[in-house]
Amino acid sequence: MNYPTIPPIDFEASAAARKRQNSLTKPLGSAGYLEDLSVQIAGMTGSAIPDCSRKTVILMAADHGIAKEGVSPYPPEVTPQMVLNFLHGGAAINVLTRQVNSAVKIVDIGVAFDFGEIPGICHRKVARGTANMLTGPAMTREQAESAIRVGMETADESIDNGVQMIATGEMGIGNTTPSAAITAVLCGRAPAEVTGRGTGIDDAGLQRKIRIIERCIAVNQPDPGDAMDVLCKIGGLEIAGMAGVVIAAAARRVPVVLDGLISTVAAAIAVELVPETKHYLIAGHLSEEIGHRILLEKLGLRPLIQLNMRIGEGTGAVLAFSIVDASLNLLRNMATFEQAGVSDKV
Ligand SMILES: O=C(O)c1ccc[n+]([C@@H]2O[C@H](COP(=O)([O-])O)[C@@H](O)[C@H]2O)c1
Ligand SMILES: Cc1cc2nc[nH]c2cc1C
Repeated sequence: MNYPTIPPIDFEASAAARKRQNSLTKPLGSAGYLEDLSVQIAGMTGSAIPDCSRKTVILMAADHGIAKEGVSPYPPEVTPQMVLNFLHGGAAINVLTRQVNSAVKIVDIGVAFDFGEIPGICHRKVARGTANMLTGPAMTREQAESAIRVGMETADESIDNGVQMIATGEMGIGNTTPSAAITAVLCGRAPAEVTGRGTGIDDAGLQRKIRIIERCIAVNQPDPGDAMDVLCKIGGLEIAGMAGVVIAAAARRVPVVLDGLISTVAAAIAVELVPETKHYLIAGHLSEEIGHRILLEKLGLRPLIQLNMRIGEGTGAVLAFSIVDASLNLLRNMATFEQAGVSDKV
């Protein structure tokens, strides 16, 4: 599989952004991490005063064969039902994208349901869900590669249409199970250390979920040094798709804001496949799902928000868009000491 070349970070642009931050009418460094964030985005975009006003969340929906094993308290039918809710504008992600003036793109990359002719959906189904990874690989290599390609093409389309910042979002009943499995393998942790309650499984269910993840890893023997092997064997179609989004966005200097555990797992796979993508990632929030903190630490990312959220859909990432806006608006719109006639002597 061929991946695009990722341009290096533009250190001239980031140095210019830092210089401008230091010239603005506030005590030196007083906007804290908001300053660092604007400097990072300048380096990513190659612009000293970045414009990331046009934003979208790309929400990938898919089903999971492992959901048959009762790893989620909700039935798999909720995946297509929630996709219809997204299309009708009634889900959390719709409310939050409206609030922050972001677009939302709903992609059926692997839902086990035929949506037919319905306005607003991107029909990019690679398979009707993954296979049950308890008895063999979740996906063939061809399926995983097709899903990555769908993600790359979807991001490219959005960027061609003027999008300057992308959030990754997902919907898929059961998807915290492959996400915890991938986190365990990539971080060299025991499943018990990285497996959470997902949509809210009870204590007995959590113990079963951990045992199932242990068996999935034992049955499939994913090679931790081969991200494509890990993705095929214990991954998901939406995880592969979001990895593709990260790769294509990074190739075009478009920053990617990550949501919770599943989004971050996809980014970790992207970084394993194409290491330079790492420089284009922003962690939107810290999810309640316990593996998320461990994975963010591995990626060296600091989440912008911590509100104990575990909705998914891209909600935490989209909420973090307002922090990004604050950071870039300060850089762009504040007066300098010279303009305002304020003394910068300390
Ligand atoms: O973003 C997260 O960290 C997150 C944490 C827990 C649950 N979710 C969402 O809940 C679904 C997966 O949960 P589960 O219990 O079915 O594996 C899926 O649709 C995700 O979007 C998302
Ligand atoms: C209702 C519901 C909404 C969701 N959004 C993301 N994952 C979800 C899972 C459920 C169950």
